Amino acid sequence: MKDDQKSIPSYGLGRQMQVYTQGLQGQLPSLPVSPEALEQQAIAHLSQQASGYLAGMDDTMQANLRAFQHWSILPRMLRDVSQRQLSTSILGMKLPVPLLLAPIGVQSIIHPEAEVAVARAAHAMGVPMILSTASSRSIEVVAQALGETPRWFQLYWSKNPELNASFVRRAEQAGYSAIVVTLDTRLLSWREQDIQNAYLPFLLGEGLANYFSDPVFRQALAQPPEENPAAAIRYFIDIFLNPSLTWDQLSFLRQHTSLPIFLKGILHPDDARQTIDAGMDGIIVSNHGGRQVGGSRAALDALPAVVSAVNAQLPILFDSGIRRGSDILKALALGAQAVLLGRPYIWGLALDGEAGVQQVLQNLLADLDLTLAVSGYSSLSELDTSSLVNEQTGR
Ligand SMILES: Cc1cc2nc3c(=O)[nH]c(=O)nc-3n(C[C@H](O)[C@H](O)[C@H](O)COP(=O)(O)O)c2cc1C
Ligand SMILES: CCCCCCC(=O)C(=O)O
Repeated sequence: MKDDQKSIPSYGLGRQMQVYTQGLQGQLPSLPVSPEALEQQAIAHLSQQASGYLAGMDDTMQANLRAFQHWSILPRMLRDVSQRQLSTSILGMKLPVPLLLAPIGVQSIIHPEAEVAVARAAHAMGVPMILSTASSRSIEVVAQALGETPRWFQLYWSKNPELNASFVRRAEQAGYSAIVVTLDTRLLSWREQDIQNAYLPFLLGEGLANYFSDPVFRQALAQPPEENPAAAIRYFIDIFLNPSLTWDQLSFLRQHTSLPIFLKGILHPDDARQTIDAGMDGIIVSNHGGRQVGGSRAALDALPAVVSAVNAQLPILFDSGIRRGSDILKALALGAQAVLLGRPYIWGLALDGEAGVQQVLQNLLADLDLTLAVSGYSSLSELDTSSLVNEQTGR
């Protein structure tokens, strides 16, 4: 057996046989396997405020999920799929699977171990994690929990340029290997459930670990956050949103980091072209899981035009609606190099902390591996639009 084959973990058969064998002892998976049942159980488990915060605009979230039904996989037969290759490479960074954990802020409202539990699960599964600026544990603490697992840092570009530079510097020092700038959240949108619950976790000091631990942020305060948290939260509220941010300011970030920079939240092909013109390194096609622009185009429906506009000049990643292995296969076939998993890992976190996240990842990767195999593919590189049929056009 060749060396690179030895290192391929058998995600699919391994997990499948583990579950069936445990079944012989009368043991069932501790979490629901279907994402729909997992979501339902997690929502029932969480407080009204936390489950409201996880929500988005119903119509846009539904559109994200429905968009996957516009495409069907056209399986191929009698190909040797006994060895599968799930690894990929983005800008020379080797990813063991075409999946990263999406940046999701304020995880302390979901589980007391928050991002540390997620990082440990990511480490156990070898799945890279993208840490949010609005995390409940700091850049450094999460890096430690991740060990050698690849990590990227997601930047919310505040009104304080020195703070932005400091976040990026800290991320570099803690071994994060890319910066993701999220563009679609320069203001928080009208989030009906949060408004109904009159709930914004940041006002309670949740999700501010990176701010409170930052030397530039602390220097701007008369007293440290530990002594006067209310004043620190007020300063955060003053600076965290930046609706005046424009394309020309991206050069500031380029001057402050040598790490690759991905722009997250691109849906329009002209914005994709502008990403190239701005000298950025990659794109994440996303509508923020239907949490920002109500009535936005479904992210998957936006993907083909972005892929065509970019014309292979930059890597393209995708999120918003990834729930099953077949969703990942479809996004990759449409031109994404990797996908980000969002809410499903948070549902696992809500129900069983680190073990819950790990189980969600085990199931999803097994599903991906087996879906790839039964569709007739042994490697992600074999996927392209000919793997799919568009059910609206029949092509
Ligand atoms: C509760 C919650 C918090 C989020 N926080 C962030 C964040 O801090 N930064 C960011 O770039 N995206 C954030 N996102 C968006 C995710 O990165 C991702 O785009 C989205 O979850 C994908 O949609 P899906 O979960 O429906 O698949 C958040 C999403 C949720 C549900
Ligand atoms: C510092 C900006 C906070 C944005 C909120 C986190 C997020 O992306 C989301 O709730 O969605």
